[in-house]
Amino acid sequence: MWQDISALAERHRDRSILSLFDADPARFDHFSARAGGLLFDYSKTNICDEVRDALLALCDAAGLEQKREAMFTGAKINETEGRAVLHTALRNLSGDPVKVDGQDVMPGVLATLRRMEDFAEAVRTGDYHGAGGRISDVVNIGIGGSDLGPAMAELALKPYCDGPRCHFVSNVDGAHIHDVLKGLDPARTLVIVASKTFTTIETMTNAETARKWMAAKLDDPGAQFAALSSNAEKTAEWGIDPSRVFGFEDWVGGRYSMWGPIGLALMIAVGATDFRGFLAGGHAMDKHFREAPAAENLAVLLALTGIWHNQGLGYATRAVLPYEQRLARFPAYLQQMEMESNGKRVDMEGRDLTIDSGPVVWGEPGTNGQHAFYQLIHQGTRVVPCEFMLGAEGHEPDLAHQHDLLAANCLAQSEALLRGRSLKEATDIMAAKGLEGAELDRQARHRVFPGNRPSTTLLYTKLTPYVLGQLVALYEHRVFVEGVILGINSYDQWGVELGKELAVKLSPILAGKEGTEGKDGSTAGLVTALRASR
Ligand SMILES: O=P(O)(O)OC[C@H]1O[C@](O)(CO)[C@@H](O)[C@@H]1O
Repeated sequence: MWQDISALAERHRDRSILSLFDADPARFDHFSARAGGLLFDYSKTNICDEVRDALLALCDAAGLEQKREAMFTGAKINETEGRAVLHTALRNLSGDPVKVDGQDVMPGVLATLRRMEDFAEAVRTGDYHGAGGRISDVVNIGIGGSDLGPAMAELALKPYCDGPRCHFVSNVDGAHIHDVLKGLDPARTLVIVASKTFTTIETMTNAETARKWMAAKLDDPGAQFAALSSNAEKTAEWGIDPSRVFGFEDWVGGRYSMWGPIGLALMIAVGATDFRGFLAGGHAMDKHFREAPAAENLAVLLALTGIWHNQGLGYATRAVLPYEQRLARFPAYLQQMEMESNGKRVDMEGRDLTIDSGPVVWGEPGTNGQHAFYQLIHQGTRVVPCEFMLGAEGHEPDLAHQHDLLAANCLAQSEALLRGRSLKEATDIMAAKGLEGAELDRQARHRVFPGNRPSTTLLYTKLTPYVLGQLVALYEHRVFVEGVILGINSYDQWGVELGKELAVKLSPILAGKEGTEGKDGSTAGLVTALRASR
């Protein structure tokens, strides 16, 4: 199968995408798909019928349909941890049974959702309050999946945020928590400690700092703490009242957890109704992913486009470029979701992969990126497939003209990548400015755009809670499909462990309590230099 993809990639690598439009005037219709108000356009890639068929054959060969059902029905597809992968149950608003080990998990999921809603509404109305009155600020302390999702979504849904202000602290760098707590009133602050394991050193260190900050002013600082975790034993040890502990099961992976208790800060910010809207969008995308035929399935097509560009054509990165300032944290959120999931080197059986695993994912919102790294995207020697995202309308009707300009920029960028500018066109432009001879040629060559660079565009109506839910779930399923085709486990993350273990061992060495024996020359040298400059 992979040989077919390689052979096609060899054959089609340099063919003109524009010529594909010439050959098929309805190419846009043939190479785009719609679902629930979303439109995914992949016509500006060099995928043709033959390539698409070969990519779809990869899905069949990998047993995508069976594996998808296995995920949705609670099979333990995270084989290295012996866990089911059921974040979809957290947004299963139908309440239809979902079984793990023969037990329906839905009653528990829905009961926790209702508890979260009661608490969030109590915080918002003031029924639950701090020592100094109504809660004005919520500080979510967490990292990775216990931070990126709610932080990304709280920014994305700013127009819907009408509860207390929310802040997110993740970095163990004391500057982060210091800068967030500075200016907050401990008597009116709720601290949410978000950690699936409740052992993550960054989070527990920051939580301790927050507790001291509160204890300096309040008699009962614990009363203004809540915990989101799978580890009830540890939350109890830490002294958080069970009424403010919101638990979830081990079948919710950290980077897929914002749909449940990890979303509490978001729920407090936007309210229970909008949070349910977010869940409904995710649930609708689940239904689409589960039911739509592969050739019309947005998640499958998004994944296949990624596979074609990364494993087929060998483009090592992909840029995610939302033309929506409020999606500023979406690329960072996707970095964890995609790279922690599909950045693996062995298959399910532990054998070395014979193809590359997931790409480097990066990006920034347009139009800002245009004034930063787009130079490389247009004229650099490496091809970067670009994934544009654009809403049909913004939330500021009186600034609609700015939204039109934003949209024009987005479409212009994908057009420029496709079309490019030939040497002849560049020469004509420079000649019109009066240049001649060798200088004309030299100046023109700097103004050539190779073009024929692939991009996709995902259009949505407006960034509502529902649409955000659709988008996040779409990307989750894309990661699933890519992982299945690559034959890897997308739901473990062993690659983060070694650095954590070494950091624990380095702490006493840095503190001067232990020596640097056994350390490599560079690490020992850096420790010595750090100690000397303190
Ligand atoms: O929620 P926890 O257990 O604190 O973990 C935080 C993050 O750390 C990781 O385990 C990686 O270090 C992520 O997968 C996870 O989202």
